[in-house]
Amino acid sequence: MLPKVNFTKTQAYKYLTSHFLTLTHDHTIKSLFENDPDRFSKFSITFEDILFDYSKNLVNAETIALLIQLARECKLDAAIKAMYEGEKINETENRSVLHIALRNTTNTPIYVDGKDVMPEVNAVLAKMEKFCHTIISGIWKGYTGKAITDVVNIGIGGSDLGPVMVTEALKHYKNHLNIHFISNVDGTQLVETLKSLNPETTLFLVASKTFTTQETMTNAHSARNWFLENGAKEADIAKHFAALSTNEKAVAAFGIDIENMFEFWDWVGGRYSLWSAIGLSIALSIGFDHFKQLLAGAHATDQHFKTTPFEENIPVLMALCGVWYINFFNAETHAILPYDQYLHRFAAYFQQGDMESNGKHVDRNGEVVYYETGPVIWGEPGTNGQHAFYQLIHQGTRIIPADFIAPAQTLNPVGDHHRILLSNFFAQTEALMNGKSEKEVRKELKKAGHTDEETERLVPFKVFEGNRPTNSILLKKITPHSLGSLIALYEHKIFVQGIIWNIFSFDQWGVELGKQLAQKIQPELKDNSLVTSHDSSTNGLINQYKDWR
Ligand SMILES: O=P(O)(O)OC[C@H]1O[C@@H](O)[C@H](O)[C@@H](O)[C@@H]1O
Repeated sequence: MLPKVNFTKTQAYKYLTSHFLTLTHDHTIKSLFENDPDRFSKFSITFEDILFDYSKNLVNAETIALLIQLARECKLDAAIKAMYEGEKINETENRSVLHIALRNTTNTPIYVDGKDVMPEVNAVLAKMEKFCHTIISGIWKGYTGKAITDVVNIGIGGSDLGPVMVTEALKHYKNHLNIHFISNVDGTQLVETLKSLNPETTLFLVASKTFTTQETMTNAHSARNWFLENGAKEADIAKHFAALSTNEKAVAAFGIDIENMFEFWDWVGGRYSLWSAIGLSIALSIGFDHFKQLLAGAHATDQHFKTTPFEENIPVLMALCGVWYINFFNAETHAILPYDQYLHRFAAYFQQGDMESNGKHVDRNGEVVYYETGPVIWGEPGTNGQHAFYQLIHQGTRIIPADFIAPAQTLNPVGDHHRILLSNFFAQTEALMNGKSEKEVRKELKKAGHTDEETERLVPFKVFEGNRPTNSILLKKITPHSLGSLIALYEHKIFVQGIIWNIFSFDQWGVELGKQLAQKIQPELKDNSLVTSHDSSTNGLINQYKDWR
């Protein structure tokens, strides 16, 4: 059982409330640097090939000490122990939360209901490895004797976003196989994807934890129809369809050979499942050795999170700074801004990871909370974002804490590109912190030849308040290992915040209502009869749709 502490009732929260007033009244981030030449070394941590710099936050040593006290009063240490020991901390679904077991490369036993899960985890990994070898080497033949050239992952949510994000992030390491993803039930994605494919050389991976998700099952059935309508027979399905799921019965009912099923377990949350059989498309894309490195990188973070004192613990500090902004500064969103094109789906991935985990308004006692919980997560790769939405981060009315992520080494050295990219990465966090004062603006305008009158007119628009907080995460290089570590840092950050906010981070009841209503509406769309069973807006929309279709 997880501890159930209301963090707003702790001593630390009380202290933080008064500390907030003194700190924000007396300091800016800029002044904190001016007053402490060692600030960077005090507020940054190097872990393997990742430098986490949180010095450009509106925090001082007292803030961090109080936030850590808050974590202690919320019994974070007991919660971490409970997760790592396989306790059923997903209490509303009565499940353990063990994505850490999927990448437990040191193989220490982890027990669920008294049974070590590691033999099963290793057996599936071995099966995946063998499968990857036969597909990548071309030993596996399609129904006309040709090797597989294209792999299509059919899944949605956690059965899509992780594989999409990681295959994109590690594109540099990919082999000859073309990997495609179909997630949306909009037939457009299916049709556009299948257009270029040959059934003789295509392998479909039907990825669904439950194997009941409507979008995925609809897409999987249509893919099977396409396969059978283009020359293949029922008996050929075994050579072209595999399933990644926890639901053996439903896989068999769909007609996929159980031999081609890669299993995982109910203690793997969908949005934490890229490390499981759901990662098969990743392993096929980059090869199994690289997939193992991804797991090893995540395992390194798991060890860091489990064993490092909170003061030096990166996910704990990421989480606590987030709590600081959300619950004391009323920040509503958090931006993830990777200065790396390969990470272009990173923010999208953690939209599900974070928002489906911590988008909750009921605490672990079943009470409605009166404080803010999970932030809106958003972001795009820099420098594209700079030319689109950074205006609001620099000069808007809201506080937007942001993570800037960049690799020191590029995987694609071309001319001066990487130097230009990284100079922007460094410049942005500096600009967000320092801003530009009236005095500086005046001087600049005068130097540019503006009259006194013009200068005074323009000054207010050109001032940057600064004092906008950021984290910088500098990686040596994007590798399967470092990416695994990075993803796991964010996963554990989400866990810590869920503990502080006293919410259950591993269920997702909020996605059910829309699904239920869609099931109800679906039969109403069959014929052209007038619909009157809903509110006037929903009726009006449905009836107009019927009129226009
Ligand atoms: O893998 P499945 O069972 O098809 O589920 C896909 C997604 O379904 C959504 O409804 C859930 O909110 C996600 O958490 C999940 O990842």
